[in-house]
Amino acid sequence: MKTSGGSDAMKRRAGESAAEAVDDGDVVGLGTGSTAAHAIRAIGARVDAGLDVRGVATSFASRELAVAEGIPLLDLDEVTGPGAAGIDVAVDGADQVAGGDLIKGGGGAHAREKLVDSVAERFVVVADPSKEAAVLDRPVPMEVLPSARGVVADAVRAAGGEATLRRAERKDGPVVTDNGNLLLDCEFGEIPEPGALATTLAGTPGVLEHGLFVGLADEVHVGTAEGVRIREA
Ligand SMILES: O=C[C@H](O)[C@H](O)[C@H](O)COP(=O)(O)O
Repeated sequence: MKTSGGSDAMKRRAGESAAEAVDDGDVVGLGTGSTAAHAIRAIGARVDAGLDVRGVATSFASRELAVAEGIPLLDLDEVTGPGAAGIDVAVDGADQVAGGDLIKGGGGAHAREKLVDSVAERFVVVADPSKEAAVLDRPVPMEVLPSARGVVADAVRAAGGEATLRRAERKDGPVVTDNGNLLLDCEFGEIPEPGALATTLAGTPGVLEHGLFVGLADEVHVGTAEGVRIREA
């Protein structure tokens, strides 16, 4: 699994804290990444102790971990649609957090994450202090159809950014997402109005999903050296 900066102990505290937000009977969105993995392990420990939940995975990696942890799983299409149970709470990490806005997709999972996180009744973000910022300024990952790579790179440039194809570390060629698409990491510098940029990126043909999560978070749990800071987003 991909790891990122920040102390693992801080990530674990955030994950364990968010796992406490899960109630008996809940359908739980299971995020992706090293911080969300701690939450999945903590939920797995609660399942071992008798908690009755169903998980909805956001990636191959989160599904694999949930299976190893003994968390029963449902597909997203089993819990969404008319009359379906829905998702009670989603727990997911972030590459950067500014207020209630996030950049996600460092692990390339943001398309499925956005589906799950956006429909959850309550979306709990887990992070360590290295993820916090006053203004979002990290590159924005974009999942694009393979043939749309050049079209989207041109549109990103027109929007004031610079797109870089994400390349694989242990194979020649690009990273291919769980959905069979490519990833562009798009540098925009500071993003003072993420809502406006999100609208522009979402309107670009060939973009499956961008990594700006604007106003979706309900709560942020930040693991620190001393404990956990919890705030409403
Ligand atoms: O695609 C990956 C996700 O958006 C992750 O939640 C994000 O990259 C944060 O991962 P980590 O907790 O490993 O920093």
